[in-house]
Amino acid sequence: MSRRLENIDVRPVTEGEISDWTRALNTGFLRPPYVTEAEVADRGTYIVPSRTLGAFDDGRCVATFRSFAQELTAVGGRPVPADAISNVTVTATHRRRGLLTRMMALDLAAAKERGDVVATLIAAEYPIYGRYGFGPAAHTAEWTIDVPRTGLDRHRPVPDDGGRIDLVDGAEVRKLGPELHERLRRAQPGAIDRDDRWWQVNTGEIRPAGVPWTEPFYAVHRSASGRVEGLAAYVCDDHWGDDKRPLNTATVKGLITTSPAAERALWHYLCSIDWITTVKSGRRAPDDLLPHLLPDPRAARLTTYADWLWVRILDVVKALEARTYAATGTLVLEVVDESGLTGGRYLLEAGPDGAQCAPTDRDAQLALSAAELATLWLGDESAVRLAALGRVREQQEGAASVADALLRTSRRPWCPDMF
Ligand SMILES: CC(=O)SCCNC(=O)CCNC(=O)[C@H](O)C(C)(C)COP(=O)(O)OP(=O)(O)OC[C@H]1O[C@@H](n2cnc3c(N)ncnc32)[C@H](O)[C@@H]1OP(=O)(O)O
Repeated sequence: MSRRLENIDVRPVTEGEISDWTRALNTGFLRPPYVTEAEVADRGTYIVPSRTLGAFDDGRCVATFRSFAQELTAVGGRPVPADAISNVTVTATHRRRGLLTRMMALDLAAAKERGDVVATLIAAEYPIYGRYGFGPAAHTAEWTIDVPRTGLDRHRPVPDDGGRIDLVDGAEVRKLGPELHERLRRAQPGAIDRDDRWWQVNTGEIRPAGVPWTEPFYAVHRSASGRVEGLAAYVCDDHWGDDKRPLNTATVKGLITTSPAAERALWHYLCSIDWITTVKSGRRAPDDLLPHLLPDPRAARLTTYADWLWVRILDVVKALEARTYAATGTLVLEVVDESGLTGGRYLLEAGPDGAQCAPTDRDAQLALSAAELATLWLGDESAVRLAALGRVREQQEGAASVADALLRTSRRPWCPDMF
């Protein structure tokens, strides 16, 4: 603790340091502070050393930070290149001395230089990332369903529109899942791409050290025409009441669909399995259809509602030009960005087919930080609400309402994935 901050080296790791970096990562996340050879070998297959930062005190790694290339779907369906940030830790002995701040500055500068439009992350704790220009841009919700209360007819587990549901194995999921997910994420603002490794890890083909694995059931939904439109992965426990009553819980690990019919069919299927009296939904969109797919929506109790995907705008022009808008109109924004990455005054000329955005010297209508712009960018938050909170400032009366008419969306953004 006595070493001065400037004596601590913050830099990309070398291949030979991945083991020490992984030990520091496990330490920071309060996992057993050792590393196996298998873990190092596995990590070496996907991390990019030049984007894997460490802080080294006397040669020992005491902080970790990693980023990788990602695509994030903007409103309207265009994917934008994102700098996805993960594995952020500072060892307890070295906290609150600016190490995260140094790693973040290095990474965001490199991302800006590369031309990434935004940076993204899932925040462990709310207060950490706002100071770096990130804003919560998409939320998550989880429900617990009391199956007997749903009012569903449990004798009818299959769709009655000609569609069907089949159980398949992990190998089949690796074949049909990626194409289904591509269709979903290109239509879902806030969704991100999944690489081959995602499918391998999430079907048990690759089992990262220290992450327990239970083989899930996989239910695939096909429409009447035979097209794959939905996929649910779920695990079940084995819990019985003293009176010989089954009280089992099905926990959904992931459920993706490309049609409301598939969504309805998969939830009804999950609520129709014998012995299952509770279904835990896993992470859903904050405005998921789920509660209303049940005859008695109160059978689905909201158990989690929280911020999920945080976004940092790195290029205001490209970010605003990447999306479409609910209406046609113009708006002059004064974006304050203390880091110097993308601040300035911009004229947005927006419409349902896209937009043009450019620096301007016109009078600003709405002044806000880069973090607040990120919070508005995926369409989830209301500028009127942020103005009431004092987080955006109207320079012209009514500007927040104009911003809402342009930026807000009818369905909320959703990022189904953790990274
Ligand atoms: C995307 C992800 O990986 S999320 C995972 C994040 N990691 C964790 O939560 C693991 C446990 N926590 C940690 O490892 C560390 O506490 C970190 C990484 C969150 C912060 O690292 P530090 O090096 O301590 O941060 P740093 O010293 O740069 O802090 C900068 C400022 O943020 C504040 N800050 C940092 N972490 C927190 C926090 N968890 N809560 C509130 N404020 C925080 C500091 O107080 C400081 O404020 P100041 O400038 O007003 O003094």
